[in-house]
Amino acid sequence: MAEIRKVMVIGAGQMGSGIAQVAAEAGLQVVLNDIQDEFIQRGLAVIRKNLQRAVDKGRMGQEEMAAVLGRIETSCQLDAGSDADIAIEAATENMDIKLGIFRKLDELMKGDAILASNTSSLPITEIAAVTRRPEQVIGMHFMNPVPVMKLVEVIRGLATSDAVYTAVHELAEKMGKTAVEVNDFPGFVSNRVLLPMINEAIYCVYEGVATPEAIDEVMKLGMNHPMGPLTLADFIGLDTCLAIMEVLYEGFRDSKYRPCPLLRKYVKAGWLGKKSGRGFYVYNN
Ligand SMILES: NC(=O)c1ccc[n+]([C@@H]2O[C@H](COP(=O)([O-])OP(=O)(O)OC[C@H]3O[C@@H](n4cnc5c(N)ncnc54)[C@H](O)[C@@H]3O)[C@@H](O)[C@H]2O)c1
Repeated sequence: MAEIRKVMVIGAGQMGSGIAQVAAEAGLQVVLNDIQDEFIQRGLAVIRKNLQRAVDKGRMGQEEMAAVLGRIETSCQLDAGSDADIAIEAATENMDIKLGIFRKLDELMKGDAILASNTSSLPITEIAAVTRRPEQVIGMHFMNPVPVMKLVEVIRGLATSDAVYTAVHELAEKMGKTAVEVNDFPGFVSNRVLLPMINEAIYCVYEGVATPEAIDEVMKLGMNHPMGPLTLADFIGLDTCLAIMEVLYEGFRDSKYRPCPLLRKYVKAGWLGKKSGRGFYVYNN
Protein backbone atom coordinates (compact mmCIF):
# COMPACT_ATOMS: atom_id res chain seq x y z
CA MET A 1 0.00 0.00 0.00
CA ALA A 2 1.13 3.55 -0.70
CA GLU A 3 2.37 5.50 2.33
CA ILE A 4 -0.31 7.47 4.17
CA ARG A 5 0.46 11.19 3.89
CA LYS A 6 -2.93 12.85 3.97
CA VAL A 7 -5.76 12.21 6.42
CA MET A 8 -9.33 13.48 6.43
CA VAL A 9 -10.88 13.58 9.91
CA ILE A 10 -14.68 13.70 9.99
CA GLY A 11 -16.18 15.24 13.12
CA ALA A 12 -14.27 17.97 14.99
CA GLY A 13 -15.60 17.14 18.46
CA GLN A 14 -13.72 15.77 21.47
CA MET A 15 -12.24 12.84 19.56
CA GLY A 16 -11.92 14.24 16.03
CA SER A 17 -10.01 17.33 17.15
CA GLY A 18 -7.60 15.13 19.12
CA ILE A 19 -7.08 12.82 16.15
CA ALA A 20 -6.45 15.80 13.85
CA GLN A 21 -3.92 17.18 16.35
CA VAL A 22 -1.85 13.99 16.71
CA ALA A 23 -1.97 13.37 12.94
CA ALA A 24 -0.66 16.90 12.22
CA GLU A 25 1.98 16.52 14.94
CA ALA A 26 3.11 13.33 13.20
CA GLY A 27 3.75 15.38 10.03
CA LEU A 28 0.62 14.31 8.11
CA GLN A 29 -1.51 16.69 6.04
CA VAL A 30 -4.95 16.92 7.65
CA VAL A 31 -8.39 17.99 6.44
CA LEU A 32 -10.71 18.51 9.42
CA ASN A 33 -14.39 18.27 8.56
CA ASP A 34 -17.64 18.90 10.43
CA ILE A 35 -21.17 19.88 9.48
CA GLN A 36 -20.77 23.51 10.59
CA ASP A 37 -17.75 25.81 10.63
CA GLU A 38 -18.63 26.75 14.22
CA PHE A 39 -17.91 23.13 15.31
CA ILE A 40 -14.63 23.07 13.38
CA GLN A 41 -13.55 26.35 15.02
CA ARG A 42 -14.37 24.90 18.46
CA GLY A 43 -12.20 21.85 17.67
CA LEU A 44 -9.37 24.05 16.36
CA ALA A 45 -9.48 26.17 19.53
CA VAL A 46 -8.93 23.01 21.61
CA ILE A 47 -5.99 22.01 19.38
CA ARG A 48 -4.45 25.50 19.70
CA LYS A 49 -4.85 25.41 23.48
CA ASN A 50 -3.20 21.96 23.72
CA LEU A 51 -0.29 22.99 21.48
CA GLN A 52 0.17 26.29 23.34
CA ARG A 53 0.38 24.35 26.60
CA ALA A 54 3.15 22.19 25.06
CA VAL A 55 4.98 25.38 23.98
CA ASP A 56 4.62 26.93 27.45
CA LYS A 57 6.07 23.81 29.02
CA GLY A 58 9.01 23.89 26.60
CA ARG A 59 8.00 20.62 24.93
CA MET A 60 7.41 22.29 21.54
CA GLY A 61 8.82 25.36 19.82
CA GLN A 62 6.59 28.23 18.65
CA GLU A 63 7.64 27.56 15.05
CA GLU A 64 6.74 23.91 15.32
CA MET A 65 3.34 24.85 16.69
CA ALA A 66 2.77 27.10 13.66
CA ALA A 67 3.90 24.26 11.35
CA VAL A 68 1.51 21.77 13.01
CA LEU A 69 -1.41 24.21 12.68
CA GLY A 70 -0.36 24.92 9.09
CA ARG A 71 -0.85 21.26 8.23
CA ILE A 72 -4.53 21.38 9.27
CA GLU A 73 -6.93 22.50 6.55
CA THR A 74 -10.63 22.74 7.37
CA SER A 75 -13.82 22.27 5.39
CA CYS A 76 -17.52 21.60 5.85
CA GLN A 77 -17.47 19.74 2.52
CA LEU A 78 -16.34 16.13 2.46
CA ASP A 79 -14.97 16.45 -1.07
CA ALA A 80 -12.22 18.77 0.24
CA GLY A 81 -10.50 15.59 1.41
CA SER A 82 -11.29 13.37 -1.56
CA ASP A 83 -7.57 12.98 -2.37
CA ALA A 84 -6.68 11.88 1.18
CA ASP A 85 -5.13 8.44 1.69
CA ILE A 86 -7.40 7.68 4.65
CA ALA A 87 -10.57 9.07 6.20
CA ILE A 88 -10.96 8.69 9.96
CA GLU A 89 -14.59 9.19 10.91
CA ALA A 90 -15.19 10.51 14.43
CA ALA A 91 -18.74 11.83 14.08
CA THR A 92 -21.57 11.36 16.56
CA GLU A 93 -22.11 7.75 17.74
CA ASN A 94 -25.20 7.04 15.65
CA MET A 95 -25.41 4.27 13.06
CA ASP A 96 -27.54 6.21 10.55
CA ILE A 97 -25.12 9.18 10.65
CA LYS A 98 -22.12 6.89 10.19
CA LEU A 99 -23.71 4.89 7.34
CA GLY A 100 -24.54 8.15 5.55
CA ILE A 101 -20.95 9.38 5.92
CA PHE A 102 -19.44 6.08 4.71
CA ARG A 103 -21.73 5.97 1.66
CA LYS A 104 -20.56 9.49 0.73
CA LEU A 105 -16.89 8.73 1.43
CA ASP A 106 -17.10 5.65 -0.77
CA GLU A 107 -18.40 7.84 -3.62
CA LEU A 108 -15.92 10.67 -3.11
CA MET A 109 -12.61 9.20 -2.01
CA LYS A 110 -10.02 7.80 -4.39
CA GLY A 111 -10.27 4.06 -5.03
CA ASP A 112 -7.35 2.95 -2.85
CA ALA A 113 -8.22 5.18 0.14
CA ILE A 114 -8.86 3.51 3.50
CA LEU A 115 -12.08 4.33 5.37
CA ALA A 116 -11.71 4.08 9.16
CA SER A 117 -14.20 4.64 11.98
CA ASN A 118 -13.43 5.71 15.54
CA THR A 119 -16.73 4.22 16.77
CA SER A 120 -16.72 3.00 20.39
CA SER A 121 -19.18 0.21 19.81
CA LEU A 122 -20.88 0.06 16.41
CA PRO A 123 -20.07 -2.95 14.17
CA ILE A 124 -17.32 -2.23 11.63
CA THR A 125 -18.56 -5.06 9.40
CA GLU A 126 -22.00 -3.44 9.11
CA ILE A 127 -20.47 -0.04 8.31
CA ALA A 128 -18.20 -1.67 5.70
CA ALA A 129 -21.19 -3.37 4.04
CA VAL A 130 -22.63 -0.06 2.76
CA THR A 131 -19.46 0.62 0.78
CA ARG A 132 -18.08 -1.00 -2.38
CA ARG A 133 -14.72 -1.44 -0.64
CA PRO A 134 -15.38 -3.45 2.55
CA GLU A 135 -11.82 -4.79 2.50
CA GLN A 136 -10.61 -1.16 2.94
CA VAL A 137 -12.86 -0.40 5.93
CA ILE A 138 -11.47 -0.74 9.45
CA GLY A 139 -11.97 0.45 13.03
CA MET A 140 -9.44 2.83 14.53
CA HIS A 141 -10.58 3.26 18.12
CA PHE A 142 -8.63 6.04 19.84
CA MET A 143 -9.04 6.67 23.56
CA ASN A 144 -10.05 9.95 25.19
CA PRO A 145 -8.14 12.33 25.51
CA VAL A 146 -6.47 11.37 22.23
CA PRO A 147 -3.23 13.40 22.64
CA VAL A 148 -2.59 11.72 26.01
CA MET A 149 -3.79 8.13 25.71
CA LYS A 150 -1.43 5.62 24.14
CA LEU A 151 -3.84 2.95 22.88
CA VAL A 152 -5.47 2.57 19.50
CA GLU A 153 -7.63 -0.53 19.19
CA VAL A 154 -7.44 -1.45 15.50
CA ILE A 155 -10.56 -3.40 14.62
CA ARG A 156 -10.70 -5.75 11.68
CA GLY A 157 -14.10 -6.04 10.02
CA LEU A 158 -14.99 -9.40 8.50
CA ALA A 159 -13.60 -8.37 5.11
CA THR A 160 -10.70 -6.08 6.15
CA SER A 161 -7.56 -7.00 4.16
CA ASP A 162 -4.18 -7.71 5.76
CA ALA A 163 -2.60 -4.88 3.76
CA VAL A 164 -5.13 -2.38 5.13
CA TYR A 165 -4.67 -3.68 8.68
CA THR A 166 -0.88 -3.28 8.38
CA ALA A 167 -1.16 0.24 6.92
CA VAL A 168 -3.45 1.37 9.76
CA HIS A 169 -1.29 -0.30 12.42
CA GLU A 170 1.74 1.57 11.04
CA LEU A 171 -0.23 4.83 10.89
CA ALA A 172 -1.24 4.51 14.56
CA GLU A 173 2.41 3.93 15.52
CA LYS A 174 3.48 6.93 13.41
CA MET A 175 0.96 8.99 15.40
CA GLY A 176 2.83 7.97 18.56
CA LYS A 177 0.31 5.35 19.65
CA THR A 178 0.43 1.64 20.39
CA ALA A 179 -1.85 -0.32 18.08
CA VAL A 180 -3.56 -3.46 19.34
CA GLU A 181 -5.31 -5.84 16.93
CA VAL A 182 -8.88 -6.79 17.74
CA ASN A 183 -11.65 -8.52 15.81
CA ASP A 184 -15.09 -7.05 15.25
CA PHE A 185 -17.36 -8.18 18.10
CA PRO A 186 -19.70 -6.02 20.19
CA GLY A 187 -17.74 -3.62 22.40
CA PHE A 188 -14.42 -4.82 20.86
CA VAL A 189 -12.11 -5.51 23.85
CA SER A 190 -11.90 -2.15 25.64
CA ASN A 191 -15.61 -1.58 26.20
CA ARG A 192 -16.51 -5.26 26.55
CA VAL A 193 -14.23 -5.52 29.57
CA LEU A 194 -14.61 -2.01 31.00
CA LEU A 195 -18.36 -1.44 30.79
CA PRO A 196 -19.53 -4.62 32.57
CA MET A 197 -17.18 -3.62 35.43
CA ILE A 198 -18.73 -0.14 35.55
CA ASN A 199 -22.24 -1.66 35.33
CA GLU A 200 -21.42 -4.00 38.24
CA ALA A 201 -20.18 -1.04 40.29
CA ILE A 202 -23.54 0.65 39.59
CA TYR A 203 -25.32 -2.53 40.75
CA CYS A 204 -23.35 -2.24 44.00
CA VAL A 205 -24.78 1.27 44.52
CA TYR A 206 -28.29 0.07 43.47
CA GLU A 207 -28.25 -2.84 45.92
CA GLY A 208 -26.84 -0.72 48.75
CA VAL A 209 -23.60 -2.70 48.98
CA ALA A 210 -21.62 0.53 49.40
CA THR A 211 -21.59 4.23 48.56
CA PRO A 212 -20.05 5.45 45.26
CA GLU A 213 -17.14 6.90 47.24
CA ALA A 214 -16.50 3.56 48.97
CA ILE A 215 -16.71 1.56 45.72
CA ASP A 216 -14.27 3.91 43.98
CA GLU A 217 -11.93 3.74 46.97
CA VAL A 218 -11.93 -0.08 46.91
CA MET A 219 -11.03 -0.17 43.23
CA LYS A 220 -8.38 2.55 43.51
CA LEU A 221 -6.60 1.31 46.62
CA GLY A 222 -7.30 -2.39 46.25
CA MET A 223 -6.90 -2.88 42.51
CA ASN A 224 -4.54 -0.02 41.73
CA HIS A 225 -6.98 1.58 39.29
CA PRO A 226 -6.03 5.25 38.78
CA MET A 227 -9.71 6.24 38.87
CA GLY A 228 -12.70 4.48 40.47
CA PRO A 229 -15.32 2.99 38.10
CA LEU A 230 -18.06 5.44 39.09
CA THR A 231 -15.83 8.49 38.65
CA LEU A 232 -14.84 7.04 35.28
CA ALA A 233 -18.51 6.45 34.36
CA ASP A 234 -19.25 10.12 35.15
CA PHE A 235 -16.35 11.16 32.88
CA ILE A 236 -17.42 8.92 30.00
CA GLY A 237 -21.03 10.10 30.33
CA LEU A 238 -23.77 7.87 31.75
CA ASP A 239 -25.76 8.06 28.49
CA THR A 240 -22.71 6.73 26.64
CA CYS A 241 -22.24 3.98 29.25
CA LEU A 242 -25.89 2.97 28.83
CA ALA A 243 -25.62 3.01 25.03
CA ILE A 244 -22.58 0.71 25.12
CA MET A 245 -24.26 -1.70 27.57
CA GLU A 246 -27.25 -1.82 25.19
CA VAL A 247 -24.91 -2.70 22.29
CA LEU A 248 -23.38 -5.53 24.36
CA TYR A 249 -26.81 -6.77 25.52
CA GLU A 250 -28.28 -6.62 22.00
CA GLY A 251 -25.17 -8.06 20.39
CA PHE A 252 -24.75 -11.09 22.65
CA ARG A 253 -28.32 -11.57 23.99
CA ASP A 254 -26.67 -12.62 27.25
CA SER A 255 -28.27 -11.40 30.49
CA LYS A 256 -24.88 -10.72 32.03
CA TYR A 257 -24.79 -7.53 29.96
CA ARG A 258 -28.18 -6.17 31.12
CA PRO A 259 -27.82 -2.48 32.04
CA CYS A 260 -28.43 -1.75 35.72
CA PRO A 261 -31.88 -0.15 36.31
CA LEU A 262 -30.19 2.62 38.30
CA LEU A 263 -28.09 3.54 35.24
CA ARG A 264 -31.30 3.82 33.17
CA LYS A 265 -32.94 5.91 35.89
CA TYR A 266 -30.02 8.37 36.07
CA VAL A 267 -29.97 8.78 32.29
CA LYS A 268 -33.76 9.36 32.22
CA ALA A 269 -33.33 11.98 34.95
CA GLY A 270 -30.71 13.77 32.86
CA TRP A 271 -27.97 12.86 35.34
CA LEU A 272 -25.37 12.18 32.68
CA GLY A 273 -22.21 12.63 34.74
CA LYS A 274 -19.64 15.41 34.56
CA LYS A 275 -21.03 16.99 31.38
CA SER A 276 -24.48 17.60 32.95
CA GLY A 277 -23.11 18.56 36.37
CA ARG A 278 -24.45 15.47 38.13
CA GLY A 279 -24.02 11.72 37.95
CA PHE A 280 -22.73 9.57 40.79
CA TYR A 281 -21.04 12.76 41.98
CA VAL A 282 -21.97 16.45 41.79
CA TYR A 283 -19.81 18.78 39.66
CA ASN A 284 -19.63 22.55 39.53
CA ASN A 285 -18.73 22.81 35.83
N1 LIG B 1 -15.80 10.53 23.90
C1 LIG B 1 -15.12 9.42 24.10
O1 LIG B 1 -14.64 9.15 25.22
C2 LIG B 1 -14.87 8.48 22.94
C3 LIG B 1 -13.84 7.56 23.04
C4 LIG B 1 -13.56 6.72 21.94
C5 LIG B 1 -14.38 6.81 20.81
N2 LIG B 1 -15.40 7.71 20.76
C6 LIG B 1 -16.20 7.77 19.53
O2 LIG B 1 -15.79 8.88 18.76
C7 LIG B 1 -16.89 9.40 18.01
C8 LIG B 1 -17.04 10.88 18.32
O3 LIG B 1 -17.25 11.05 19.70
P1 LIG B 1 -16.98 12.47 20.43
O4 LIG B 1 -16.95 12.17 21.87
O5 LIG B 1 -15.85 13.18 19.76
O6 LIG B 1 -18.35 13.22 20.07
P2 LIG B 1 -18.61 14.81 19.95
O7 LIG B 1 -20.06 14.98 20.15
O8 LIG B 1 -17.65 15.58 20.80
O9 LIG B 1 -18.23 15.12 18.42
C9 LIG B 1 -18.94 14.61 17.33
C10 LIG B 1 -18.85 15.62 16.19
O10 LIG B 1 -19.35 15.01 15.00
C11 LIG B 1 -20.00 16.02 14.27
N3 LIG B 1 -20.87 15.41 13.27
C12 LIG B 1 -22.11 14.87 13.44
N4 LIG B 1 -22.59 14.44 12.25
C13 LIG B 1 -21.64 14.71 11.32
C14 LIG B 1 -21.56 14.52 9.92
N5 LIG B 1 -22.56 13.98 9.24
N6 LIG B 1 -20.43 14.93 9.28
C15 LIG B 1 -19.41 15.50 9.96
N7 LIG B 1 -19.44 15.70 11.29
C16 LIG B 1 -20.54 15.32 11.96
C17 LIG B 1 -20.73 16.83 15.33
O11 LIG B 1 -21.09 18.10 14.83
C18 LIG B 1 -19.67 16.89 16.44
O12 LIG B 1 -18.85 18.03 16.31
C19 LIG B 1 -18.09 8.53 18.38
O13 LIG B 1 -18.22 7.50 17.44
C20 LIG B 1 -17.69 7.97 19.74
O14 LIG B 1 -18.31 6.73 20.03
C21 LIG B 1 -15.65 8.56 21.79
